[in-house]
Amino acid sequence: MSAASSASYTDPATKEAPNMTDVERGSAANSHLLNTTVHSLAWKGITVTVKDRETKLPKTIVDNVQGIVEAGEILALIGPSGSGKTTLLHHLASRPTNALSTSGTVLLNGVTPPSPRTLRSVTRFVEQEDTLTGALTVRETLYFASRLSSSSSSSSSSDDGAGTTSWQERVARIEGLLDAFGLRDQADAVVGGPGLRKGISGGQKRRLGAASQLITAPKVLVLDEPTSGLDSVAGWEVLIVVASIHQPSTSTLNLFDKLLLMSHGKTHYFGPVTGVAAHYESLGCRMPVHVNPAEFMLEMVNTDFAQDRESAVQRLAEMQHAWTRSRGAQELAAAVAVVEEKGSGVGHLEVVEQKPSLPRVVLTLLHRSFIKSYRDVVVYGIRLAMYTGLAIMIGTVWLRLDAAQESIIPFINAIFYGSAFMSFMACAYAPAYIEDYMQFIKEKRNGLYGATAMLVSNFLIGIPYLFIFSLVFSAISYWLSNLQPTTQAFFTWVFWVFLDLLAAESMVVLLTSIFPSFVISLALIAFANGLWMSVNGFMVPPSVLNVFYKYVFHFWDYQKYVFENMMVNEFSERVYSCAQVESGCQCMWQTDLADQCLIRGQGVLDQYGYKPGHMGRDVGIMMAIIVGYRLAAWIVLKLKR
Ligand SMILES: Nc1ncnc2c1ncn2[C@@H]1O[C@H](COP(=O)(O)OP(=O)(O)OP(=O)(O)O)[C@@H](O)[C@H]1O
Repeated sequence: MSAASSASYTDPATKEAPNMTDVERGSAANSHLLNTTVHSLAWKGITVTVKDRETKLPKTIVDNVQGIVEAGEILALIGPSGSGKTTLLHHLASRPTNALSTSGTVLLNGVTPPSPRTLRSVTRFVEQEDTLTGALTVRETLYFASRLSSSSSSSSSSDDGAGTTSWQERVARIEGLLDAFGLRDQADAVVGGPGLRKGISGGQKRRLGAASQLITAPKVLVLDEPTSGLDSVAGWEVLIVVASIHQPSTSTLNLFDKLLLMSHGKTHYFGPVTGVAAHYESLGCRMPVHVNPAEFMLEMVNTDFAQDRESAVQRLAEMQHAWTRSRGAQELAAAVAVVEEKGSGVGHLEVVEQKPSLPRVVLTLLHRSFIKSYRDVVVYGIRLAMYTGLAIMIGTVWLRLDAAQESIIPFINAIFYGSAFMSFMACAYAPAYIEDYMQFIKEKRNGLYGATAMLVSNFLIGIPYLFIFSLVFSAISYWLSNLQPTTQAFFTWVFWVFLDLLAAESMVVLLTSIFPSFVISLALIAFANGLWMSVNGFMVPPSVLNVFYKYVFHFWDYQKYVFENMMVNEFSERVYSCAQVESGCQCMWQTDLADQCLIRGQGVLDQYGYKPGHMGRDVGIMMAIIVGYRLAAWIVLKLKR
């Protein structure tokens, strides 16, 4: 690995350069890469069975696979598409799969880890489709990965630089990784995404994905089809690296120490890269001199494009059988047995997790979300523009209504339309939340933090923005429409718009957590909003609403409380004039002020059964609904694997 560079560094948060020399930085950059804890990763008899999508019968997709990688080695997992590489990688990293059953043993230092957590805490997985936060720069991505993990694992004999990470160490690691992964020139470029400046390239994203895992100081790094950056990973001589790889070039293949060739879930070769030609030669298949060895191997084991598929499958089975009888297979079994024997005398690998505390993680996530919130217009910018537009539209359509009876129905409509539409447009939050959700799933799988930290930070970051939306929307539309023109009524209105948005966003978080797909969650949010609008009391007054909708939905419809309290805010203390006709006075609502040719606003409220004086109770119910949505989302996120 290259030593850390001398380029100046500024904290993404404070923009201050730390005071450290190049020498200090260099040693700090390397400290987390010293692996004196995990000497070997071995596995034997790994078999994974799934329920076949079509036949619904058990189907074995990884069959009795064995292997061993030692510290400083890098293993290539090669095989045709669908040969079981990703499934095996997930199993080795103790990550969730859709398996019906799994069997076999994974050994760390020759012993079975006491729990899957132990294996997870020393392993980091770089997925085929790695999720990154588009609004962050390359340097910030590394910085937050480091902050969230601290040094997430260390051994009891912690001489490997693990434990808590000092500021200097963190800086040095970031700088070292930027250089090692060739990302120095992009350090301050944003990752990119919809609504953002054009970001870094796909290959650079893959490298950043690997670097942001390496910064968390794993002992075992698992990469699913890295397209670039392997040479950087290969430089970390003390790690154990396992990477599935598709059609590597000869030079890429030479980066690997060992090779596991798979087809149809079975092993066809395991051993040094240099030994593969000899193995096939012993089977009577000579590898041509100027051929890419990977291409040759894949041709040997791929039956997908064979003209005579039956004989190709039979030939494949014979070759696989030949492997099981080969010297290579016996040597592999012996090597696994040796580490197992040695390991049994050593005892369990003790892993002490040094995770940051929950408040620290929440603060880090808040910091990350804050950067995203102002840099990525998809998060809040688009909604702010849309709510401003909506406010201007409402304010000018319902322009300067006076306190007369003809304005009463328009006022009611404005109250309903404004509150319902504000709530409806919370669906615009779904894309930004999906990105956070994907990031959460990745980070949860890597053991960085859980549902509590995710939801607390998500809730907190939304509060100021939703309040700004409420204020901007109300400041424009409320006064233009001439709703009850008192300061108290105005701020009561703002407060209810705010609660409306808070509840609507909580519902978006719940539904999108269940179905993290924009189209599905949009359909569900639209449906739910349609339902809440229908039963909130405006369309069908509560006194008329049929009992099913009244008792099943109406009482926990947050829009009911928003609509009711906005109505009370407008009508409970206001008086409206009746129409003057030839025959005298004509009032559309008969109240005790009819003899003065006036309508007391309470008369309008009586039609809906609304009374003032329940604000405290209704705020409490709104809070309960919001907390209910968040708790439900917490359960959903807890259950997600
Ligand atoms: N539920 C299932 N029913 C039927 N086949 C399944 C099921 N789940 C997985 N498979 C099959 O298991 C095989 C192994 O999948 P896996 O993703 O591990 O392969 P891979 O070698 O990583 O493929 P690729 O290189 O294309 O990523 C594939 O052929 C896949 O279609």
